[in-house]
Order: sequence, then structure tokens, then C-alpha cells
Amino acid sequence: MRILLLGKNGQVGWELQRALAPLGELIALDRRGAVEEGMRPGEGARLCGDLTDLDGLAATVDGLAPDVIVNAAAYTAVDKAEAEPALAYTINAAAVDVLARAAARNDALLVHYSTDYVFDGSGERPWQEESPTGPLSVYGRTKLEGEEAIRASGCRHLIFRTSWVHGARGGNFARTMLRLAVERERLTVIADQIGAPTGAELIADVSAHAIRATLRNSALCGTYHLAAGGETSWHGYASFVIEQARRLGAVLKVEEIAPIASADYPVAAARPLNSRLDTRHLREAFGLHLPDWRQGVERMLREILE
Ligand SMILES: NC(=O)C1=CN([C@@H]2O[C@H](COP(=O)(O)OP(=O)(O)OC[C@H]3O[C@@H](n4cnc5c(N)ncnc54)[C@H](OP(=O)(O)O)[C@@H]3O)[C@@H](O)[C@H]2O)C=CC1
Ligand SMILES: Cc1cn([C@H]2C[C@H](O)[C@@H](COP(=O)(O)OP(=O)(O)O[C@H]3O[C@@H](C)C(=O)[C@@H](O)[C@H]3O)O2)c(=O)[nH]c1=O
Ligand SMILES: [Mg+2]
Repeated sequence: MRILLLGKNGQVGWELQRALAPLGELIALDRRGAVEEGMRPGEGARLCGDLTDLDGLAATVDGLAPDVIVNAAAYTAVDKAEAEPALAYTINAAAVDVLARAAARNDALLVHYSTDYVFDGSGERPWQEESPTGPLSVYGRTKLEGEEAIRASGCRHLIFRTSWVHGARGGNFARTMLRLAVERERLTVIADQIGAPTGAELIADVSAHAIRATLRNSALCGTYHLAAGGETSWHGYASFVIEQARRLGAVLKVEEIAPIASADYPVAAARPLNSRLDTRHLREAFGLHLPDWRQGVERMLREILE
């Protein structure tokens, strides 16, 4: 079996390199691409991993004819996307459309990631897969357009909507809090946005299990919510990170972590207040357990700090 992984050096992509390796021959690309190994030096074809190169991307999938395409690449700078909507659209929607059509042509399974930011954040009930969407930001809107392109293409697919991703490698909220806690005595952190921090390791491992199951049973194809168990606010998340980091011996300057409202934290892109994702469909379809978010965060902190 041949697997094509795009975005291999992002938080999720990095963990997928590990989790997908035992499933088959893995061709992992970042935006710089690679040269396919030929029989003789210089003979290999150029492999494109750049999601802004739509023709290169289609040619790469057709050339490799993979059994599975896993797309971990995305435009993830939420505030910056408000000023760069065209680029965000190309990477999060147009390129995904190209991948979905190529998957359909090559009868490949397409695995893709989406976000809690496709929802408008109203209410307090966890969102289900079929709940009405209503993105508040360019990032959320372009991610939703990517999902819709996949569903319209007719390709076999798995779309995993996840939330608040963290990994030991790459930029994320926990790392930002650790950095600020060294520099400042007081942090102000939003306490009225509720969701679940989810580890890139967990996402990658669940993806590998789900891919194996779906290759044996196409009825499992579809859109699933994939987030760690439990819920918290960004303030609760920050407080846990600081407390655990101290327990692990980190020397931090911070003395106060003040809870604030979203309205008191002006940013370019609006975020949903309710980012809770109901993961029952995923757990039941694949027979998996999703551990509490604290477990993944603690593990990441150990990896960073010990
Ligand atoms: N991060 C989060 O909190 C959440 C993420 N998601 C989704 O999960 C998936 C994985 O996210 P995550 O791993 O955290 O994201 P990261 O930002 O860590 O990784 C995204 C990767 O995409 C790459 N990329 C960006 N533009 C291009 C391009 N034009 N061509 C090729 N690669 C490109 C980046 O490369 P480079 O480093 O070179 O820019 C980076 O390696 C995404 O679909 C994201 O939307 C969903 C919910 C939450
Ligand atoms: C740095 C900082 C952020 N915040 C707030 C802003 C924001 O609402 C929240 C998180 O900040 P971030 O910039 O990490 O958030 P953001 O980049 O919006 O994170 C999102 O990324 C995309 C890719 C997703 O798909 C989402 O699931 C989510 O993880 O915390 C504070 O309240 N205080 C602070 O000091
Ligand atoms: Mg961010």
C-alpha cells in the first residue's frame, strides 16, 4: 500500500510520519516537495507538496497513484488569514478540491483535517457532525469550503474536525503561555471560549486506526469530530500548563493568570465561544477511546521540559 502525506512538518504532519509508517510505503512531503527516487540518478519525477501549486499537486497524485492521501497541510494563522483571504482560500479550499478530485480519479482514500472554527460558537451543547455550520472567520470559512469540496467530489474520504491542537513540535497556545510566563508577571487569558485541547499524537494515532478500518469497510467514510475528552477554557488550559510546568521544575515569572472575556481581547478574527465537539460518532464507529485533554497536555509538557 502507498500513502501520500502532505504537510509532513506541521504539528499533526510530524506525528503522522510516525503513526502512518507501519501502514505501508509512506511518501511524506512538505511544501518544498521532493524528487522521487528513480532507477538511475536524475531519473526520478519531481514531487510537488506545495498547496499553492494546484497543477503540480494534481500531477503528483496522478503520478504516484497512492491508495491513501493524507493532507495535514493548511493555512492555520487565524488572525493573519483576515488580511490574506485569497491565500488562505487557495491552501484550505482550492488545493483541497484538487486533492479530492485527484483522489476520486485514482480511487484513493482522502484523509483531511478541519476545525471547530467552522461553527459559530452559539449555545453550550457540543456540536455534532451534522450541526449547522457558521464560520466567524476567514480561516473557518476556507476550512469549511475545503470540507464541502471533498464531500462534493465523491471520493472516499475521512474528514476529522479537531480543536485547539498542541504538539511538542510546532507553534501552539501552550508553548505561547510557557514563553509569556517566563517574561511576564501577569497574563490575561480568555475564559469564555470553551473547547478541548487535543494532542497531535492522539490525532495521528486515531487517524492510523481509522484509515485501517476504513480501507476494509468503506461504509466508515465520512466526517467525524476528533477531540480529546473533557472541556476547558483557554484560561483553564493556560492555568493547567503553568501549574504542571512548575511541578516539572520550570522557573516562571508569572504570578497571576487573570480570566478575561473575549470582548476584552481585541483580535482580527472572531473565535467561537462554544467550541465543544461531540465525538460520539467517532468513538462508536471505530471503537476508540478519547482520553482527557489533560493527559495529552501533560505528556507534551514532559517532552518539552524534561
Ligand atoms: N492548530 C490547531 O489548533 C488546529 C488545526 N486544525 C487543522 O488540523 C490540521 C493540521 O494542523 P496543524 O498541524 O496544527 O497545523 P500547523 O500549522 O502546525 O501545520 C500546517 C502545515 O501546513 C504547511 N503549509 C502551509 N502552507 C502550505 C503550502 N502552501 N503548501 C504546503 N504546506 C503548507 C505548513 O508548512 P510551513 O511550516 O512551511 O508553513 C505546516 O507544516 C490543519 O488542517 C488545521 O486546519 C484543526 C483544529 C485546530
Ligand atoms: C496569546 C493569548 C491568547 N489569548 C486567546 C486568543 C484566542 O482566543 C485564544 C487562543 O489563542 P491562539 O492564537 O492560540 O488561538 P487560535 O490560533 O485561534 O487557535 C486556533 O487555531 C486554529 C488553527 C484552530 O483550528 C482552532 O481549533 C484553534 O486551535 O487565546 C489570550 O486570551 N491571551 C493571550 O495571551
Ligand atoms: Mg494560532
